[in-house]
Amino acid sequence: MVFILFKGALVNVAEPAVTLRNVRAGYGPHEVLGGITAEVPAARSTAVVGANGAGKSTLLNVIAGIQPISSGTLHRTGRLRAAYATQHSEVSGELPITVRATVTMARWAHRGPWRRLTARDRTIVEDCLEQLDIAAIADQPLGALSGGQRQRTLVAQALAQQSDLLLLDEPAAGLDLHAQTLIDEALDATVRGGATVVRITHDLAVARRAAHCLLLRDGRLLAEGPPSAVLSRERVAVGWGLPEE
Ligand SMILES: Nc1ncnc2c1ncn2[C@@H]1O[C@H](COP(=O)(O)OP(=O)(O)OP(=O)(O)O)[C@@H](O)[C@H]1O
Repeated sequence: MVFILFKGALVNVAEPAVTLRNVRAGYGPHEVLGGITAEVPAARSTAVVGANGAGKSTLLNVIAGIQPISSGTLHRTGRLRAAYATQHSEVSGELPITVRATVTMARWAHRGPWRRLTARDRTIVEDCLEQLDIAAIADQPLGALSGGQRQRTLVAQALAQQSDLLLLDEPAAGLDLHAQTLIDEALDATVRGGATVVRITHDLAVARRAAHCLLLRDGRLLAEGPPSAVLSRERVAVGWGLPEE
């Protein structure tokens, strides 16, 4: 057993943060995940990759506990509710809420709606605004932001939850280099702090920097392990249905 200290509690990082055994899930009669067996290592970064429609978001939703499974087992070792950053296109830009209020919502999950936020809560919110370089637009409503600014706000919200499991659905898609770098650095710092990060990405260069990689195809796990092995030329060809050379 190998323990690290995460926010005052010992975490056994030799045990996976998430273990899926033969997990099936879908939407009504449409089965999307056809029996996934996989592990997410604790206190590491995991990249989830695969072609459009492979089932990546469905898998992330299953891990988040948002999507019910129809059979199989899902085991999580963490003690905190997972933090989840969805794609900004999933969030209405019409919501009459500012950037700071959006990030602050993450702290209400800790306090409950009837309790006051503490000075520490406010410090965490301001730190996350700074980390994603959105402090200058903190008082603007979400609807006034560009897609990339809204995406950074959602990542800042997930970071502010300070969970031991951070799930992100294409957090850097469509972002400029500056924003991508900010997100990469923030996620690296989160892993160094002892949290587990699971990130869907279509950017194989990003996936190659992760510690662990899950490659999906048609709702099944094609490969799992270090990105150098999972993202071999042959597997990429199979995963994305590319012609073999
Ligand atoms: N809410 C839903 N209701 C019904 N079917 C859905 C729903 N969400 C996803 N699906 C279907 O599940 C399958 C997998 O979708 P999912 O979004 O998990 O794939 P993905 O790998 O994340 O794709 P992408 O790279 O395009 O985001 C697709 O066939 C999709 O049409």
